[in-house]
Amino acid sequence: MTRLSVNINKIATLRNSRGGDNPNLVQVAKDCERFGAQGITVHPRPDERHIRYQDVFDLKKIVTTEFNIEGNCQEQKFIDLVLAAKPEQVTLVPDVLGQITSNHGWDTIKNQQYLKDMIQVFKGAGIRVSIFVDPVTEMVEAAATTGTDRIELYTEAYAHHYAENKEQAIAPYVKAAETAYQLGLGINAGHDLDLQNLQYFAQNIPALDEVSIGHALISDALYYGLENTIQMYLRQLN
Ligand SMILES: CC(=O)[C@@H](O)[C@H](O)COP(=O)(O)O
Ligand SMILES: NCC(=O)COP(=O)(O)O
Repeated sequence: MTRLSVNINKIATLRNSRGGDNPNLVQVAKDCERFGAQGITVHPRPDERHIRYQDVFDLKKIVTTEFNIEGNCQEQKFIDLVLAAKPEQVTLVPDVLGQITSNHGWDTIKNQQYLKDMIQVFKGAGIRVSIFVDPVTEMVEAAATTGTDRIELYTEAYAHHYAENKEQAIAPYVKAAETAYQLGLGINAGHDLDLQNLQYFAQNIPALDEVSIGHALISDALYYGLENTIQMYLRQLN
């Protein structure tokens, strides 16, 4: 079974645009769970342009499914935040400062020792670790030697090429997922997954543990409503 974790960054973006508390992030997270979401994902960035560090603590108190915090462990503030909040899962993403959104996976070969050390820190605190990687066999193989529990396959390239040639778009992901599975890694995926491309992805990656989806899902909710939209995404996965 593949779990759906709803990324609520965009709810925080909307809230912050007026400086008040509408929409209320905690209420939206509770409602996502009530509507069927099997996890809540947030990606606090150093400039707090959407998720604020305080949001993480507020959410930790109410999330009853899986709480997944994504972010850059090169920021000490992020490490402290995750260790204090103790989510079920942390997803380590190699963002650089000022990036509009995540746009690459870890080089798990170059950063091997660094990742080993960081993963140890989070696993030592009882937090499951996933690391964001491109669908490249060598990167997945090296990920397996870092001690990470899971990888998150960065799906932007798949989403981008899906419409023109879905067989070609999925091929590197099938290969990367097979490698990960054989090496005993759990498999998550995310970035630009949507109602058009999700089902085909899940059908072709049978060992897929979890997808985290934000931008498209929240955009769809403007038209279909949040409850319907979450149900529509869940139907793509099962
Ligand atoms: C890690 C990842 O794939 C990102 O998609 C992310 O969590 C979204 O971040 P933004 O909402 O800041 O674009
Ligand atoms: N890890 C990916 C994620 O949480 C959401 O990415 P997107 O759906 O906002 O592109």
